[in-house]
Amino acid sequence: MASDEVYRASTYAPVNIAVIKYWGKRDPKLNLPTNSSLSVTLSQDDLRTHTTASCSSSTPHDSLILNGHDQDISGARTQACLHDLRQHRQQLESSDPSLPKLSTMKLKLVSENNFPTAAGLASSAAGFAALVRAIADLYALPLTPTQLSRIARQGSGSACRSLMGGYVAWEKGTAADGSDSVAYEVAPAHHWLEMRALILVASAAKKDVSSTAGMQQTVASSSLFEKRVDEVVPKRMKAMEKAVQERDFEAFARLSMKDSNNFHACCLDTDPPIFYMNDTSRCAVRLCEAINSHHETQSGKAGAICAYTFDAGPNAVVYYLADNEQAVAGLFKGILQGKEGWEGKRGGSVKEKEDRGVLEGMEVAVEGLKKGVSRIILTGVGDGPQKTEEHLC
Ligand SMILES: Nc1ncnc2c1ncn2[C@@H]1O[C@H](COP(=O)(O)OP(=O)(O)OP(=O)(O)O)[C@@H](O)[C@H]1O
Ligand SMILES: C[C@@](O)(CCOP(=O)(O)OP(=O)(O)O)CC(=O)O
Repeated sequence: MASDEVYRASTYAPVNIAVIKYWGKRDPKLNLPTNSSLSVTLSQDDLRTHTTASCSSSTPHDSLILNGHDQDISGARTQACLHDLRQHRQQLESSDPSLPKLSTMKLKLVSENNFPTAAGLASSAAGFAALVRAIADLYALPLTPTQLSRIARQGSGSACRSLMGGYVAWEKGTAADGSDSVAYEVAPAHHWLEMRALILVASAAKKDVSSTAGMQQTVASSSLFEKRVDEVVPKRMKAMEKAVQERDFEAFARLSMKDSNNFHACCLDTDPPIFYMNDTSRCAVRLCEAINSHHETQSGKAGAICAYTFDAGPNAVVYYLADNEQAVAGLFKGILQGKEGWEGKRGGSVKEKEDRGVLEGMEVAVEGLKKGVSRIILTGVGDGPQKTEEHLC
Protein backbone atom coordinates (compact mmCIF):
# COMPACT_ATOMS: atom_id res chain seq x y z
CA MET A 1 0.00 0.00 0.00
CA ALA A 2 1.36 3.43 -0.92
CA SER A 3 2.25 5.59 2.09
CA ASP A 4 0.51 8.97 2.21
CA GLU A 5 3.29 10.56 4.24
CA VAL A 6 3.54 14.31 3.54
CA TYR A 7 7.04 15.64 2.83
CA ARG A 8 7.65 19.37 3.24
CA ALA A 9 10.32 22.06 3.31
CA SER A 10 10.02 25.81 3.85
CA THR A 11 12.26 28.77 3.23
CA TYR A 12 12.44 32.53 3.44
CA ALA A 13 14.03 34.31 0.47
CA PRO A 14 15.13 37.91 0.00
CA VAL A 15 14.51 40.68 -2.49
CA ASN A 16 17.50 42.10 -4.36
CA ILE A 17 17.85 45.50 -6.00
CA ALA A 18 20.38 45.80 -8.80
CA VAL A 19 22.93 48.60 -9.02
CA ILE A 20 24.07 47.42 -12.46
CA LYS A 21 20.81 46.52 -14.16
CA TYR A 22 19.82 43.42 -16.07
CA TRP A 23 17.84 44.57 -19.10
CA GLY A 24 17.64 42.55 -22.32
CA LYS A 25 17.60 38.87 -23.26
CA ARG A 26 19.84 37.26 -25.84
CA ASP A 27 17.77 34.05 -25.58
CA PRO A 28 14.21 34.59 -24.33
CA LYS A 29 13.47 30.85 -24.14
CA LEU A 30 16.38 30.03 -21.81
CA ASN A 31 16.14 33.51 -20.24
CA LEU A 32 19.75 34.40 -21.01
CA PRO A 33 20.70 38.07 -20.57
CA THR A 34 22.48 40.43 -22.96
CA ASN A 35 24.62 41.77 -20.10
CA SER A 36 25.90 40.88 -16.65
CA SER A 37 24.37 42.59 -13.60
CA LEU A 38 25.10 43.17 -9.92
CA SER A 39 22.76 43.62 -6.98
CA VAL A 40 22.49 44.08 -3.25
CA THR A 41 20.44 41.46 -1.38
CA LEU A 42 18.10 43.19 1.08
CA SER A 43 17.43 42.13 4.64
CA GLN A 44 14.64 39.62 5.19
CA ASP A 45 13.73 41.37 8.45
CA ASP A 46 11.94 43.88 6.23
CA LEU A 47 11.11 42.31 2.83
CA ARG A 48 10.77 38.62 2.20
CA THR A 49 8.96 35.76 0.55
CA HIS A 50 8.02 32.71 2.63
CA THR A 51 7.40 29.53 0.65
CA THR A 52 6.51 25.96 1.60
CA ALA A 53 6.94 23.12 -0.89
CA SER A 54 5.18 19.87 -0.04
CA CYS A 55 4.34 16.60 -1.75
CA SER A 56 2.69 13.26 -0.99
CA SER A 57 1.46 10.38 -3.08
CA SER A 58 -2.08 11.76 -2.70
CA THR A 59 -1.32 15.35 -3.82
CA PRO A 60 -3.66 15.64 -6.84
CA HIS A 61 -1.82 18.12 -9.08
CA ASP A 62 0.95 20.71 -9.09
CA SER A 63 -0.32 23.97 -7.58
CA LEU A 64 0.87 27.33 -6.26
CA ILE A 65 -1.11 29.48 -3.86
CA LEU A 66 0.36 33.01 -3.63
CA ASN A 67 -0.96 35.28 -0.88
CA GLY A 68 -4.05 33.09 -0.63
CA HIS A 69 -4.83 33.01 -4.36
CA ASP A 70 -4.40 30.14 -6.80
CA GLN A 71 -1.76 30.96 -9.43
CA ASP A 72 -1.49 29.65 -12.95
CA ILE A 73 1.75 27.68 -13.05
CA SER A 74 1.34 26.27 -16.54
CA GLY A 75 3.67 28.97 -17.95
CA ALA A 76 6.93 27.83 -19.54
CA ARG A 77 9.10 29.58 -16.95
CA THR A 78 7.65 27.93 -13.85
CA GLN A 79 7.45 24.62 -15.72
CA ALA A 80 11.16 24.85 -16.64
CA CYS A 81 12.07 25.29 -12.94
CA LEU A 82 9.85 22.37 -11.83
CA HIS A 83 11.17 20.14 -14.63
CA ASP A 84 14.84 20.75 -13.80
CA LEU A 85 14.34 20.28 -10.07
CA ARG A 86 12.46 16.99 -10.62
CA GLN A 87 15.18 15.78 -12.95
CA HIS A 88 17.84 16.37 -10.28
CA ARG A 89 15.70 14.49 -7.74
CA GLN A 90 15.22 11.63 -10.17
CA GLN A 91 19.00 11.26 -10.53
CA LEU A 92 19.31 11.00 -6.74
CA GLU A 93 16.53 8.40 -6.61
CA SER A 94 18.13 6.27 -9.32
CA SER A 95 21.49 6.27 -7.54
CA ASP A 96 19.86 5.39 -4.18
CA PRO A 97 16.72 3.20 -4.60
CA SER A 98 15.93 3.47 -0.86
CA LEU A 99 14.92 7.12 -1.30
CA PRO A 100 11.18 7.90 -1.48
CA LYS A 101 10.11 8.65 -5.06
CA LEU A 102 9.32 12.33 -4.52
CA SER A 103 10.07 13.10 -8.19
CA THR A 104 6.90 11.20 -9.20
CA MET A 105 4.63 13.07 -6.75
CA LYS A 106 2.76 16.31 -7.45
CA LEU A 107 3.88 19.47 -5.66
CA LYS A 108 1.82 21.78 -3.50
CA LEU A 109 3.48 25.20 -3.17
CA VAL A 110 2.20 27.88 -0.83
CA SER A 111 3.84 31.29 -0.75
CA GLU A 112 3.44 34.66 0.93
CA ASN A 113 5.14 37.95 0.06
CA ASN A 114 5.16 40.51 2.88
CA PHE A 115 5.24 43.37 0.30
CA PRO A 116 3.18 44.37 -2.78
CA THR A 117 3.40 41.78 -5.59
CA ALA A 118 4.24 42.98 -9.15
CA ALA A 119 4.83 46.62 -8.11
CA GLY A 120 8.48 46.85 -9.06
CA LEU A 121 9.62 45.64 -5.66
CA ALA A 122 11.27 42.58 -7.20
CA SER A 123 8.59 40.14 -6.07
CA SER A 124 9.39 37.78 -8.95
CA ALA A 125 13.04 37.68 -7.81
CA ALA A 126 12.24 36.72 -4.21
CA GLY A 127 9.33 34.53 -5.37
CA PHE A 128 11.25 32.32 -7.79
CA ALA A 129 14.31 32.16 -5.50
CA ALA A 130 12.07 30.91 -2.68
CA LEU A 131 10.28 28.44 -4.96
CA VAL A 132 13.54 26.91 -6.21
CA ARG A 133 15.21 26.88 -2.77
CA ALA A 134 12.16 25.30 -1.05
CA ILE A 135 11.83 22.52 -3.65
CA ALA A 136 15.61 21.89 -3.66
CA ASP A 137 15.43 21.48 0.14
CA LEU A 138 12.35 19.22 -0.12
CA TYR A 139 14.24 17.05 -2.62
CA ALA A 140 17.50 17.22 -0.55
CA LEU A 141 19.41 18.23 -3.69
CA PRO A 142 23.16 18.55 -3.12
CA LEU A 143 23.40 21.71 -5.26
CA THR A 144 25.23 24.95 -4.43
CA PRO A 145 23.42 28.32 -4.61
CA THR A 146 25.30 29.00 -7.88
CA GLN A 147 24.01 25.70 -9.35
CA LEU A 148 20.48 26.55 -8.17
CA SER A 149 20.80 30.03 -9.69
CA ARG A 150 20.92 28.39 -13.15
CA ILE A 151 17.45 26.94 -12.45
CA ALA A 152 15.95 30.06 -10.83
CA ARG A 153 17.16 32.21 -13.75
CA GLN A 154 14.63 30.46 -15.96
CA GLY A 155 11.77 31.54 -13.68
CA SER A 156 12.82 35.20 -13.63
CA GLY A 157 16.29 36.49 -14.47
CA SER A 158 16.73 38.63 -11.37
CA ALA A 159 15.71 35.63 -9.18
CA CYS A 160 19.11 34.01 -9.71
CA ARG A 161 20.69 36.81 -7.65
CA SER A 162 18.30 36.23 -4.69
CA LEU A 163 19.79 32.79 -3.92
CA MET A 164 22.72 34.48 -2.21
CA GLY A 165 23.17 37.22 0.37
CA GLY A 166 25.28 40.35 0.29
CA TYR A 167 26.59 41.61 -3.04
CA VAL A 168 25.77 39.29 -5.92
CA ALA A 169 26.69 39.30 -9.60
CA TRP A 170 24.98 37.45 -12.43
CA GLU A 171 27.54 36.54 -15.07
CA LYS A 172 25.82 36.68 -18.45
CA GLY A 173 27.83 33.73 -19.78
CA THR A 174 28.52 32.87 -23.39
CA ALA A 175 27.40 29.21 -23.73
CA ALA A 176 24.36 28.73 -25.98
CA ASP A 177 22.76 26.32 -23.48
CA GLY A 178 23.05 28.84 -20.61
CA SER A 179 25.24 26.56 -18.49
CA ASP A 180 27.61 29.43 -17.59
CA SER A 181 24.90 32.06 -17.02
CA VAL A 182 24.88 31.91 -13.23
CA ALA A 183 25.03 34.09 -10.12
CA TYR A 184 27.99 34.27 -7.75
CA GLU A 185 28.71 36.06 -4.50
CA VAL A 186 30.91 39.14 -4.93
CA ALA A 187 31.03 39.69 -1.15
CA PRO A 188 28.90 38.45 1.76
CA ALA A 189 26.63 40.85 3.67
CA HIS A 190 29.06 41.10 6.62
CA HIS A 191 31.79 42.45 4.28
CA TRP A 192 29.88 45.76 4.04
CA LEU A 193 27.11 45.48 6.59
CA GLU A 194 26.75 49.26 6.90
CA MET A 195 24.85 49.46 3.59
CA ARG A 196 21.28 50.73 4.07
CA ALA A 197 18.40 51.17 1.64
CA LEU A 198 15.46 53.56 1.88
CA ILE A 199 12.67 52.62 -0.51
CA LEU A 200 10.24 55.37 -1.47
CA VAL A 201 7.10 53.61 -2.68
CA ALA A 202 5.68 55.83 -5.39
CA SER A 203 3.17 53.31 -6.62
CA ALA A 204 2.07 49.93 -5.37
CA ALA A 205 0.00 49.37 -8.51
CA LYS A 206 0.84 46.79 -11.16
CA LYS A 207 3.01 48.36 -13.86
CA ASP A 208 1.71 48.75 -17.41
CA VAL A 209 4.76 47.33 -19.27
CA SER A 210 6.20 44.21 -17.62
CA SER A 211 9.99 43.87 -17.39
CA THR A 212 9.85 40.85 -19.68
CA ALA A 213 7.96 42.70 -22.44
CA GLY A 214 9.78 46.00 -21.94
CA MET A 215 13.27 44.57 -22.29
CA GLN A 216 12.31 42.72 -25.46
CA GLN A 217 11.09 45.97 -27.00
CA THR A 218 14.32 47.72 -25.99
CA VAL A 219 16.51 44.99 -27.55
CA ALA A 220 14.49 45.22 -30.77
CA SER A 221 14.45 49.00 -31.16
CA SER A 222 16.99 51.00 -29.11
CA SER A 223 20.34 51.96 -30.63
CA LEU A 224 21.52 53.40 -27.30
CA PHE A 225 21.09 49.91 -25.92
CA GLU A 226 23.80 48.48 -28.20
CA LYS A 227 26.37 50.78 -26.62
CA ARG A 228 25.08 49.88 -23.16
CA VAL A 229 25.61 46.18 -23.78
CA ASP A 230 28.90 46.38 -25.69
CA GLU A 231 30.73 49.07 -23.75
CA VAL A 232 28.95 50.66 -20.82
CA VAL A 233 28.02 47.64 -18.71
CA PRO A 234 31.22 45.53 -19.13
CA LYS A 235 33.31 48.46 -17.83
CA ARG A 236 30.88 49.24 -15.01
CA MET A 237 30.69 45.62 -13.83
CA LYS A 238 34.44 45.59 -13.20
CA ALA A 239 34.37 48.99 -11.52
CA MET A 240 31.37 48.03 -9.35
CA GLU A 241 32.98 44.77 -8.17
CA LYS A 242 36.05 46.78 -7.20
CA ALA A 243 33.92 49.39 -5.40
CA VAL A 244 32.25 46.62 -3.37
CA GLN A 245 35.55 44.84 -2.61
CA GLU A 246 37.11 48.12 -1.45
CA ARG A 247 33.94 49.37 0.30
CA ASP A 248 34.26 52.54 -1.77
CA PHE A 249 30.84 54.20 -1.38
CA GLU A 250 31.68 57.16 -3.64
CA ALA A 251 32.40 54.83 -6.57
CA PHE A 252 29.44 52.57 -5.67
CA ALA A 253 27.09 55.57 -5.62
CA ARG A 254 28.29 57.22 -8.85
CA LEU A 255 28.14 53.93 -10.75
CA SER A 256 24.68 53.05 -9.36
CA MET A 257 23.15 56.39 -10.33
CA LYS A 258 24.78 56.41 -13.76
CA ASP A 259 23.66 52.88 -14.50
CA SER A 260 20.08 53.52 -13.41
CA ASN A 261 19.98 56.62 -15.62
CA ASN A 262 21.52 54.76 -18.56
CA PHE A 263 18.94 51.96 -18.21
CA HIS A 264 16.04 54.44 -18.10
CA ALA A 265 17.53 56.35 -21.06
CA CYS A 266 17.42 53.06 -23.02
CA CYS A 267 13.77 52.66 -21.99
CA LEU A 268 13.05 56.15 -23.35
CA ASP A 269 14.95 55.26 -26.54
CA THR A 270 12.68 52.23 -27.02
CA ASP A 271 10.03 52.35 -29.74
CA PRO A 272 7.37 53.04 -28.47
CA PRO A 273 9.08 54.71 -25.48
CA ILE A 274 8.72 53.15 -22.05
CA PHE A 275 8.34 55.40 -19.00
CA TYR A 276 8.98 53.70 -15.68
CA MET A 277 10.14 56.76 -13.72
CA ASN A 278 7.51 59.42 -13.02
CA ASP A 279 7.42 62.94 -11.54
CA THR A 280 7.79 61.56 -8.01
CA SER A 281 10.85 59.55 -9.10
CA ARG A 282 12.44 62.68 -10.54
CA CYS A 283 11.80 64.56 -7.27
CA ALA A 284 13.70 61.78 -5.46
CA VAL A 285 16.60 62.17 -7.91
CA ARG A 286 16.69 65.94 -7.37
CA LEU A 287 16.77 65.53 -3.61
CA CYS A 288 19.54 62.92 -3.67
CA GLU A 289 21.61 65.17 -5.93
CA ALA A 290 21.04 68.07 -3.51
CA ILE A 291 22.06 65.95 -0.50
CA ASN A 292 25.27 64.92 -2.27
CA SER A 293 26.27 68.37 -3.46
CA HIS A 294 25.49 69.94 -0.08
CA HIS A 295 27.65 67.32 1.62
CA GLU A 296 30.47 67.98 -0.84
CA THR A 297 30.31 71.73 -0.30
CA GLN A 298 30.34 71.29 3.47
CA SER A 299 33.12 68.73 3.61
CA GLY A 300 35.15 70.37 0.86
CA LYS A 301 35.80 67.09 -0.94
CA ALA A 302 34.14 64.90 -3.56
CA GLY A 303 32.04 62.13 -2.05
CA ALA A 304 28.44 61.11 -2.60
CA ILE A 305 26.64 59.95 0.55
CA CYS A 306 23.52 58.59 -1.17
CA ALA A 307 22.70 56.82 -4.43
CA TYR A 308 19.33 56.45 -6.12
CA THR A 309 18.36 53.60 -8.39
CA PHE A 310 15.07 52.72 -10.11
CA ASP A 311 13.88 49.36 -11.45
CA ALA A 312 11.02 48.91 -13.90
CA GLY A 313 8.72 51.19 -11.91
CA PRO A 314 8.64 54.62 -10.21
CA ASN A 315 9.80 53.51 -6.72
CA ALA A 316 13.15 54.97 -5.68
CA VAL A 317 15.68 52.86 -3.81
CA VAL A 318 18.19 55.11 -2.05
CA TYR A 319 21.38 53.43 -0.83
CA TYR A 320 23.52 55.06 1.90
CA LEU A 321 25.85 54.00 4.72
CA ALA A 322 24.73 53.74 8.36
CA ASP A 323 27.03 56.63 9.36
CA ASN A 324 25.04 58.95 7.10
CA GLU A 325 21.60 57.82 8.30
CA GLN A 326 20.64 61.24 9.70
CA ALA A 327 21.90 63.16 6.68
CA VAL A 328 20.01 60.92 4.22
CA ALA A 329 17.10 59.04 5.86
CA GLY A 330 16.69 61.82 8.45
CA LEU A 331 16.21 64.39 5.70
CA PHE A 332 13.61 62.23 3.92
CA LYS A 333 11.88 61.63 7.26
CA GLY A 334 11.65 65.38 7.82
CA ILE A 335 9.80 65.64 4.50
CA LEU A 336 7.80 62.41 4.63
CA GLN A 337 6.90 62.23 8.32
CA GLY A 338 3.44 60.77 8.83
CA LYS A 339 3.81 58.33 5.93
CA GLU A 340 3.57 54.62 6.73
CA GLY A 341 6.89 52.87 7.34
CA TRP A 342 8.79 55.13 9.75
CA GLU A 343 7.40 53.30 12.76
CA GLY A 344 9.25 50.20 14.01
CA LYS A 345 12.81 49.61 15.11
CA ARG A 346 14.68 50.89 12.05
CA GLY A 347 12.48 53.91 11.33
CA GLY A 348 12.09 54.88 14.99
CA SER A 349 15.84 55.41 15.38
CA VAL A 350 16.01 57.86 12.45
CA LYS A 351 15.82 61.47 13.67
CA GLU A 352 13.91 63.90 11.48
CA LYS A 353 16.18 66.53 10.05
CA GLU A 354 15.26 69.80 8.45
CA ASP A 355 18.40 70.96 6.73
CA ARG A 356 17.74 74.36 5.21
CA GLY A 357 21.06 74.21 3.37
CA VAL A 358 19.98 71.14 1.41
CA LEU A 359 16.35 72.15 0.99
CA GLU A 360 16.97 75.63 -0.37
CA GLY A 361 15.38 75.86 -3.82
CA MET A 362 13.98 72.33 -3.45
CA GLU A 363 10.34 73.35 -2.77
CA VAL A 364 8.98 71.68 -5.92
CA ALA A 365 10.82 68.42 -5.23
CA VAL A 366 9.73 68.42 -1.58
CA GLU A 367 6.08 68.98 -2.50
CA GLY A 368 6.31 66.32 -5.22
CA LEU A 369 7.62 63.77 -2.75
CA LYS A 370 4.96 64.61 -0.16
CA LYS A 371 2.28 64.13 -2.79
CA GLY A 372 3.66 61.11 -4.61
CA VAL A 373 5.21 58.84 -1.97
CA SER A 374 2.64 56.55 -0.35
CA ARG A 375 4.91 54.71 2.10
CA ILE A 376 8.55 54.08 2.83
CA ILE A 377 10.51 50.93 3.62
CA LEU A 378 13.77 51.12 5.53
CA THR A 379 16.11 48.20 5.16
CA GLY A 380 19.72 47.21 4.59
CA VAL A 381 21.96 44.56 3.08
CA GLY A 382 21.11 41.02 4.23
CA ASP A 383 21.72 37.31 3.92
CA GLY A 384 20.53 34.74 1.38
CA PRO A 385 17.57 32.32 1.74
CA GLN A 386 16.99 30.87 5.22
CA LYS A 387 15.44 27.48 5.91
CA THR A 388 12.53 27.53 8.37
CA GLU A 389 10.38 24.95 10.17
CA GLU A 390 7.40 27.30 9.90
CA HIS A 391 5.30 25.62 7.24
CA LEU A 392 2.46 27.23 5.29
CA CYS A 393 0.80 23.91 4.42
N1 LIG B 1 6.12 34.29 -3.86
C1 LIG B 1 6.06 34.03 -5.17
N2 LIG B 1 6.14 32.74 -5.60
C2 LIG B 1 6.12 32.47 -6.92
N3 LIG B 1 5.98 33.40 -7.89
C3 LIG B 1 5.88 34.68 -7.51
C4 LIG B 1 5.93 35.06 -6.14
N4 LIG B 1 5.82 36.40 -6.06
C5 LIG B 1 5.71 36.86 -7.32
N5 LIG B 1 5.75 35.84 -8.19
C6 LIG B 1 5.61 35.93 -9.64
O1 LIG B 1 6.17 37.14 -10.10
C7 LIG B 1 5.19 37.91 -10.79
C8 LIG B 1 5.47 39.39 -10.60
O2 LIG B 1 6.63 39.69 -11.32
P1 LIG B 1 6.88 41.08 -12.03
O3 LIG B 1 8.21 40.99 -12.74
O4 LIG B 1 5.67 41.46 -12.81
O5 LIG B 1 6.95 42.12 -10.83
P2 LIG B 1 8.10 42.46 -9.82
O6 LIG B 1 9.00 41.29 -9.65
O7 LIG B 1 7.47 42.97 -8.56
O8 LIG B 1 8.88 43.65 -10.49
P3 LIG B 1 10.34 43.69 -11.14
O9 LIG B 1 10.84 42.30 -11.34
O10 LIG B 1 10.17 44.42 -12.42
O11 LIG B 1 11.17 44.44 -10.17
C9 LIG B 1 3.88 37.46 -10.17
O12 LIG B 1 2.81 37.71 -11.03
C10 LIG B 1 4.12 35.97 -9.97
O13 LIG B 1 3.95 35.26 -11.18
C1 LIG C 1 14.78 46.40 -14.01
C2 LIG C 1 15.19 45.04 -13.43
O1 LIG C 1 14.58 44.90 -12.17
C3 LIG C 1 14.75 43.98 -14.39
C4 LIG C 1 14.34 42.70 -13.77
O2 LIG C 1 13.77 41.88 -14.72
P1 LIG C 1 13.08 40.48 -14.35
O3 LIG C 1 14.04 39.60 -13.65
O4 LIG C 1 11.78 40.74 -13.66
O5 LIG C 1 12.81 39.94 -15.83
P2 LIG C 1 12.47 38.48 -16.34
O6 LIG C 1 13.76 37.70 -16.47
O7 LIG C 1 11.84 38.69 -17.68
O8 LIG C 1 11.53 37.87 -15.33
C5 LIG C 1 16.72 45.08 -13.29
C6 LIG C 1 17.38 44.04 -12.42
O9 LIG C 1 16.78 43.53 -11.46
O10 LIG C 1 18.57 43.75 -12.71
